[in-house]
Amino acid sequence: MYIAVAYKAGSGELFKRVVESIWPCIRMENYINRCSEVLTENMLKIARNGGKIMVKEYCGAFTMDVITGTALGILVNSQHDLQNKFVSNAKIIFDTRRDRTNFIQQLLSINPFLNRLVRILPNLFSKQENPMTFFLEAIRRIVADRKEETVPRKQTDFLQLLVNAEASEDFVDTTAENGKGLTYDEIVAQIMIFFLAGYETTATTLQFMTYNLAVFPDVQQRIVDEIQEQIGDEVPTNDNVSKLKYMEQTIKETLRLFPTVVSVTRMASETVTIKGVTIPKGVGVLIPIYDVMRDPEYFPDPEVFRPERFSNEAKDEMNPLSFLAFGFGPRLCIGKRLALLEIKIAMVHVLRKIKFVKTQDLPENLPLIASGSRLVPVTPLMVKAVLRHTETKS
Ligand code: HEM
Repeated sequence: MYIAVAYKAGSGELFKRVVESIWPCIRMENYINRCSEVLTENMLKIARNGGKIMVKEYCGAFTMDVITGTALGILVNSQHDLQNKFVSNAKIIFDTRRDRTNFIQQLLSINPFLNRLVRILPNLFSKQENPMTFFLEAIRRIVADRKEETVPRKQTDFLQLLVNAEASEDFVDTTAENGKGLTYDEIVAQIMIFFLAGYETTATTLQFMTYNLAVFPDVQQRIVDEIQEQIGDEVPTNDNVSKLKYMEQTIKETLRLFPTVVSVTRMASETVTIKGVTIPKGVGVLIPIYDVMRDPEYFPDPEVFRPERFSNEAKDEMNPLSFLAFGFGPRLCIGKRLALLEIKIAMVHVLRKIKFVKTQDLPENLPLIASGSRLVPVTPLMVKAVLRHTETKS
């Protein structure tokens, strides 16, 4: 129900305005830098022993800390405690084995009697506490605590803008039930979808990017050189990371080959005929992002990893509708800028100190599975990390 509400409210102008107004309000980059330093320290502990990093574990804790800190203004500190409840519950939600249980539940739900039984006996299907319940309760507490605050915060975050929107006359959303702002359920739903979407997609992209850097050492070295040439030892910021053109091309090429969201859906708002195919009004359409981005008509030699496809010169030739990793149109991913910023800042910190190295057990043709609309490696990736420079003892 909450997700459905979020979807409905997400289409409103209000939601877009709330999120767009975050960017100038807060200096997220400081916070992302702090999280990136912890990520680097955690990876260094492994690199010092020449070990392998369970990339998703570390990157997941990193993106969880970034999204909870920037959107909700709370310190979850999951990077200091990888068993933290926020991360462990998020992991259960995105566990690919859970999809099979959900599939059985979906099948049973076709029959009205079994459907009622499934709802009454949810624990038959899961031995764990329902992770959605954990998040809903946590979010309700976070919203309640924020509403009780009497001293205004120095910086406005996503949560504060939503809380203000509940009562404020400034935000008029014609899609909201009372026509004046968001209902309490809509606020909870927005937060839920925002931080689950922000956590998983970015962590998985960082995982695929790390894999590509290990498998293509020349690309990794070119990015390291670019960081040195363009920003030297400066602290990464929103401004200076925009000079890292080759890094951006590599992120996009990673997303092209491994889009963490493999498909999106739309409903035809009117009857249209496209290339002889008529789509009647009200019919659902699935856009196969993964297949479009591996179609040789749009990307020659689609299986080849080639970041230069996204260089300025090549971009002019590209069909603007062919790169769909963040979707397209009015519902384009709202976290795109945050995701790109945090990936770049994290990579600057990590690559200054750590080199990712390919080992024999890291396959060149990565086995992938689509879990729902998500793309994940069949097994979580372990990548060897070594120190880029010899450390001197202080
Ligand atoms: C690499 C990281 C990410 C990828 C690949 C990604 C991808 C996507 C895609 C494909 C969509 C559907 C767009 C469409 O239907 O056209 C989407 C929607 C969305 N994303 Fe992301 N996303 C990422 C990061 C984030 C982050 C960091 C956040 C939160 C800050 C976020 C929040 C959302 C939300 C709330 C929506 C729904 C927007 C709407 O329906 O209006 N995403 N994302």
